[in-house]
Amino acid sequence: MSEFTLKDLETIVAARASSQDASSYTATLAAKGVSHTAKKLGEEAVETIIAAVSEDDGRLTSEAADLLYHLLVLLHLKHVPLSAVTAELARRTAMTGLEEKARRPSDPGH
Ligand SMILES: N=c1c2ncn([C@@H]3O[C@H](COP(=O)(O)OP(=O)(O)OP(=O)(O)O)[C@@H](O)[C@H]3O)c2ncn1[C@@H]1O[C@H](COP(=O)(O)O)[C@@H](O)[C@H]1O
Repeated sequence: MSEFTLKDLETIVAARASSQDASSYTATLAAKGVSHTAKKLGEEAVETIIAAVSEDDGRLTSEAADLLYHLLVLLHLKHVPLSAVTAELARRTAMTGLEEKARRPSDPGH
């Protein structure tokens, strides 16, 4: 099975946000709008911080997943594609000259 990516989740979020499916959390969240979703993102950020500081790695993993999911919903509502965010990260990395190093297999000699 190929690796699940944030891009895959972005595609699913876009489809579910505009669905009329009452069972879809994404549709319910999206219908509440940008302000509500931004507030939820803030709550998930705080829960992630608490998990990092005082809970175990499993809790941190779960809260980090909640955080990324809510960020994708917010980006969707603001019409900012994930590719714009990764392009910005790539631009910053290019300025450091570290992009090639990250892509090369690690050199056991170093
Ligand atoms: N990755 C997620 C995901 N992460 C977190 N959540 C939901 O985010 C909510 C956060 O929990 P909280 O306790 O903070 O909030 P809550 O009390 O449940 O909800 P509120 O009433 O406070 O908004 C939970 O209900 C989680 O189920 C998610 N809901 C959906 N997805 C994915 O989104 C896709 C579409 O899902 P549906 O829209 O549900 O079909 C699927 O791939 C899902 O796996």
